[in-house]
Amino acid sequence: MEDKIKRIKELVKILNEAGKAYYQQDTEIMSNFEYDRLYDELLELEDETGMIMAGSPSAQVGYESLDQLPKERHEKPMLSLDKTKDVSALVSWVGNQKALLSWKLDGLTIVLTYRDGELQKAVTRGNGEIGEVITPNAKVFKNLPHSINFKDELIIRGEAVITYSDFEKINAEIEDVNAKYKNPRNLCSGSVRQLNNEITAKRNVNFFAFSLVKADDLDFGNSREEQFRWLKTLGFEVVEYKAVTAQNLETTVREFESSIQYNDFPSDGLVLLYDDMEYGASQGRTAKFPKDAIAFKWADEIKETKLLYVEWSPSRTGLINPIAVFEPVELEGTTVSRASLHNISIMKSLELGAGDTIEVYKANMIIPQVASNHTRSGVRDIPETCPVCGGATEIRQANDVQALYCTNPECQAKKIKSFTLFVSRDAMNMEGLSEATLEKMIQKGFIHEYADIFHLAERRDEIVEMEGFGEKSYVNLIETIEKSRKTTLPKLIYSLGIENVGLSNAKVICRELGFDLEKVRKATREELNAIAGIGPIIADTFAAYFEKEENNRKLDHLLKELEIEAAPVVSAEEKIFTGMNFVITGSVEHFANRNEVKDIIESKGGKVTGSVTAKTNFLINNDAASSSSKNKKAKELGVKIITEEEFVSLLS
Ligand SMILES: NC(=O)c1ccc[n+]([C@@H]2O[C@H](COP(=O)([O-])OP(=O)(O)OC[C@H]3O[C@@H](n4cnc5c(N)ncnc54)[C@H](O)[C@@H]3O)[C@@H](O)[C@H]2O)c1
Ligand SMILES: [Zn+2]
Repeated sequence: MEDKIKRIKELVKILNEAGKAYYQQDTEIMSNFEYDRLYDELLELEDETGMIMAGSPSAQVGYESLDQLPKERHEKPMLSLDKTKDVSALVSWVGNQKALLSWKLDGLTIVLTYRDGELQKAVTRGNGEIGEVITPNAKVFKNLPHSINFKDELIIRGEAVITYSDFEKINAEIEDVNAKYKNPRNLCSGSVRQLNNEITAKRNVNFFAFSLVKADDLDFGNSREEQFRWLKTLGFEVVEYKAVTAQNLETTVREFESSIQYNDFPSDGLVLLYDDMEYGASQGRTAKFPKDAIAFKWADEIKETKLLYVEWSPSRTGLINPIAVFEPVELEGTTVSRASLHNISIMKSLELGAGDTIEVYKANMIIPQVASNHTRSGVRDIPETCPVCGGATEIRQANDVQALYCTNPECQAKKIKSFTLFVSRDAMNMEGLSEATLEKMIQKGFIHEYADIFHLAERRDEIVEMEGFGEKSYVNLIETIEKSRKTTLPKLIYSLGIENVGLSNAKVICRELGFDLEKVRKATREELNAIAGIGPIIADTFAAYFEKEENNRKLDHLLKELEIEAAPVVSAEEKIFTGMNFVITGSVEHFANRNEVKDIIESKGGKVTGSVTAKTNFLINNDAASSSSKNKKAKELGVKIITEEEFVSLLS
């Protein structure tokens, strides 16, 4: 008995710490799987001993929230849901009733109040008694009606959620190292509970109604489904549901189950709700659960495997993510060999070391996770240097969570944008190297500097094994890379990503310095500043770039990979367009595109601008008859309109 009481106290402490991180800080210090397992252990012990500690998570819903946002008490407490993993328990629960089976959406629960047809108030669930007022944030949800065609008071509950695809995009872009999110639920909670709704607006939050709490004097024929239908007519999105009875309940559960992988909205199970409102109300409630609904949790498939090693994967924010790499296992129909461990605190709570026997599962049937560790050999070998750049790492602690960071501001993983520019169309033009692919390759340590991209063929075996890659995309990739070795000096200079130096500035500088790379990289601020169109700011960033030895070293490496096309030699007497201004509009036929025409004009001393002004000498347009605004303007100003053909004859 004493042991049991000791264990209860222990569990309450551990679970409350996890709950605090989960509900207050939008983070997790243990997996949901582990949390649910410990929670079930606590329930059993409480049952056996008849003892429930004050503050036991079995007696409270959610957790008190942080104090920045204004608070408000809910009119009706927002309870949790009783849960089962057993379909036959659902079948007996439903009895001879009709019920509605819907996704249990995994986001943040919100209560909305409309008065006079306007959204008055939005409050989060909080601890179930008191929530946070987030009205300005709800107003920027993607799919929420601000005004509705119903003037009396309307109160509804629903879930705010962010899709998996938006989660991945948004999380990758979050620069603040402490603000990374583990899953769509954390991101959604963090997004909805912002003090500044500009951030919420960028996060693509959706709202799905799942309960009508108040709309007096309306008769829904005692049916929840009728309520859902009515909410849709007001412009709300209602959670996807299906009407069921005991007969088709199991097959419907399986239908939901098999469509889960196509569902971009995160859900952590299903909810079954009696359609008959009076019957539902007659069932009453416990302190924690209403009895008119029950949640169904997926009985996660769980497999034992061996942890081979922990891979440390630096990201653009500096955070180095630990990833468990284990012997491959089949989970929910796919082969899985990797799972994010998220941070050092989670690794420590699992006492995870290479060689351990671990249990893995897919959270919400989607995201692979480590559930538990049988052998607990302990966390070792946290890298002291960043696997991408070799810079020093550092463990930082925020909100009780420890995570590893690369401290080197020049870390390539942080410079993903510069690699993206390098491969872009106007630069090295390597189609097929998306930002996501580049990021993966940088994380794997294939790419440290630009020149490494030309050596990816040496990584063939590893690349064809990469997620989303195969032999065919590998071959295509190498082909584009080979093609891109042939380039021009301005493109090369542009691709270096020197601040303020776009392709046209790069061209101007190269031309002025005779397409001589040595002159270009040694140009002084004065020389650069003297070039028409190059101001002191560009001159400064340009010169500063080439003053850095590191940059020159990397450029030299890169030059070994490239074949730079000979500079177009244009003598002074060939600069026939000096002082002339051209505008090009419409499509061209003799040339690949308008840029090619532009290059020719510029190489002969002319300028190309975007709009027709009094200073324009020629408007090149194959369709002089059209009533385009440029044609009109040219006619007004007496600017000569010439066809491509006429332009070509000008050249000779
Ligand atoms: N990892 C951790 O450290 C940690 C800590 C605390 C809690 N948790 C997780 O949280 C769970 C408990 O969460 P809870 O008590 O906040 O909620 P719950 O799991 O009891 O879910 C009930 C809530 O789901 C919402 N919901 C979503 N879709 C719905 C629908 N279609 N119909 C009706 N309701 C719908 C409602 O707000 C409802 O109140 C645990 O099982 C655990 O997995 C994890
Ligand atoms: Zn680094």
